[in-house]
Amino acid sequence: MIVAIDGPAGSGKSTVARALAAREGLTYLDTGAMYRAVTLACLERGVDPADADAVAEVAKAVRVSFAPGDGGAAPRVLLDIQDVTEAIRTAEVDRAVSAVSAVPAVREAMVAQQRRIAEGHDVVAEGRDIGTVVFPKAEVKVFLSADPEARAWRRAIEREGGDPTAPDAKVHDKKAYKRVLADIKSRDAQDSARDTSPLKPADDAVRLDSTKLTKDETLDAIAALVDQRRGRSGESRSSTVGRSGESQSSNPGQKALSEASGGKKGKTAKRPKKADEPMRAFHCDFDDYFDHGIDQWPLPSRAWHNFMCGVVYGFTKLYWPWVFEGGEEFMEELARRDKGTVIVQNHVSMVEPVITVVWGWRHGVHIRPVYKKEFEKNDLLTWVFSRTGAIPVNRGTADLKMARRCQRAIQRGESVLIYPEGTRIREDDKKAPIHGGFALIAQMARTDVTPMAVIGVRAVTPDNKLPARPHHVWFKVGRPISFGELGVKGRRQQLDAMEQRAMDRVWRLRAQLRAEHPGEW
Ligand SMILES: Nc1ncnc2c1ncn2[C@@H]1O[C@H](COP(=O)(O)OP(=O)(O)OP(=O)(O)O)[C@@H](O)[C@H]1O
Ligand SMILES: Nc1ccn([C@H]2C[C@H](O)[C@@H](COP(=O)(O)O)O2)c(=O)n1
Repeated sequence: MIVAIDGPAGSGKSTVARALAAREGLTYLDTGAMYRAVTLACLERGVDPADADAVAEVAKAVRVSFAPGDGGAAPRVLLDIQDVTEAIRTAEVDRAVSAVSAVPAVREAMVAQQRRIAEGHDVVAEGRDIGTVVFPKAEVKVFLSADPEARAWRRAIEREGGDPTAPDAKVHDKKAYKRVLADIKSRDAQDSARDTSPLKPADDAVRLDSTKLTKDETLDAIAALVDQRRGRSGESRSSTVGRSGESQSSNPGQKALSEASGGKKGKTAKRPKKADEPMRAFHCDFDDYFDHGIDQWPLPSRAWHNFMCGVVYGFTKLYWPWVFEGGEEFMEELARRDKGTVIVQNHVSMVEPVITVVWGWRHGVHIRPVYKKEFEKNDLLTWVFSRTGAIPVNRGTADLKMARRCQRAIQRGESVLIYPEGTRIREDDKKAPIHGGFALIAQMARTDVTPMAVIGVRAVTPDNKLPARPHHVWFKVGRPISFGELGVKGRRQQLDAMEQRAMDRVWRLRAQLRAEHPGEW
C-alpha cells in the first residue's frame, strides 16, 4: 500500500506521516528531506542554487538515502555516506531549497530515487508531488493544508524550542513569527508556481485542513482513510505493491472536500480558535454555533432558539398531528445517561427532521440534525440552519469536521440526527446507497445508534411540492443498538455491522408502522 501525503510547509505532513508509519507498520519516506539534501550538497560545493545546470549535475551525482533513527526516532538522512539529518534543517537550506527543487533534472533524479526506495514496501510518503507525480496510483492520497498563520505559529513555537501541540503553547517572539510567516508564504508561492510538479492536490486526493485539528485528530482522520481502504480492498496489513507506485488497484476516488477551515484568518500570532473555548457573547460566526453546545450559546441565541422551537412545535402538532411510538422510553433512557446517541431515520420529506428536533426540544433534549452543505444557498439560510442547531456535512467526502462536531455534541449530551439514505426516498422500490458515516460517528463518540422510522409524511407534500398539506405523521422509536451487542471484532467490521443492523431496524420499524396504519407511507 502507498499512502501519499502532500501539502505546504508546516501543515503537519512529517508529524502525521511518521506517526502513521509507526502505527500501521509502513516505511516512512520524507521526500522534502531529499530535496534539502541536494540543496545542502549544492551549498557545500559552492554551487549557486539559481544555476540550474550546475544544480542538475549535483543532483545526478549524489545519492540520498535513509537509515533507521535510534529507538523509534525519525530516520537519519544520508547524503552519500554523510549523515546530514540536522544540517538540512538550517535557515540557509530553507531559503535555497525551493529554487533547487524547481529544477526539472533535480526532480527527475529524486523521483527515480524515491520510487526505488519504495520498491517492495508499504510506504507513507510525504512531499509536494507524491499523489500527482511520484505515486499517482497511491491507494490513499491526502492533501494536508492549514492556514499560513497556523503553520507559521507552529513553526515559530518549534523554533523557540516549544511544542506547538501542547495545550498552552504560545509564541513569544512576534517578530520571529512574522518572519516565519513571510518565509512560509514565499515558499508556498514558489512551490505552487513552478512549472515542474507544482504543489497541488491530486484530483482524487482527500483534502484535510489541519488548522483547527490537533495532531491526533489529523492522524485519526488519515488512519481512518487507510482503514477504509484496507477494509474495502480486503488487503492485509503486510501487503506490498508489486513495483513501486504501480499497484494495479485504483484509487478510492475520494473527492476533494471537507475541512474548509471556516474560521477567520488571524493576522496575529494567535492560537487558532478552538471549539472547546467558551463562546463569545457577540460577533459569533456560523462555526461557533456548529461547534458549541446549544446550552453554551449566548443568551439571545438561546432565547431565539427556544422561541422558534416553541412556535414550530405548536404549529406542527396542530397541522401534522404527530406521535413518537416508544418515544417516552427513549427520552427516559437519555435522561439516565450523560451521552447522547446517533439517531438514524428513513427520509421522505423535510418535515421529519423538523418534527424530530422540536420533539426533542419539548423533552429538554437537543437533537442536532446533519444537513447537506448544498442547502446553504445563501447566508440567510446558513443563519437559519446554524440557529436551529443543525450541523453541515460535505457529502461524498470524508468530512472529518462534521464527524468531530457530532462526536463532541454527543459527548456533551446532545444527540445527532442523520439520514443515511442521503436523499428523500418516496418510492418503495427506490433503494439509495447507505452513507455509513453515522456508524463512524457513534464509534468515535463511543455511543450507540438509535433507529427510528417515520410514515405519513409523503402525504404532506404528495408531489414533492409546496404548499405542505395537513396530515397525521407517525414515528416509531427503536431500541438503541450498541457496538457491544453486534458480536463483531475489529473496527471496520463493527462499522459495517452497525450500518447494516441499524438500517435494517429502520426499515423493519417502518414496515411495522405501515402495518399499523394501512395505506400510509
Ligand atoms: N494538527 C497539528 N496541530 C498543531 N501542531 C501540529 C499539528 N500537526 C503538526 N504540528 C506541529 O507543527 C509543526 C510542523 O509540522 P511538520 O513538521 O509535521 O510539518 P510539515 O508539513 O512536514 O512541514 P515541512 O513540509 O516544512 O517539513 C511541528 O512542530 C508539529 O509538531
Ligand atoms: N516532494 C517534494 C518535497 C519537497 N519539495 C520541496 C519544496 C519544499 O519547499 C522543500 C522542502 O520540503 P519540506 O522539508 O519543507 O517538506 O522541498 C518538493 O519540491 N517536492
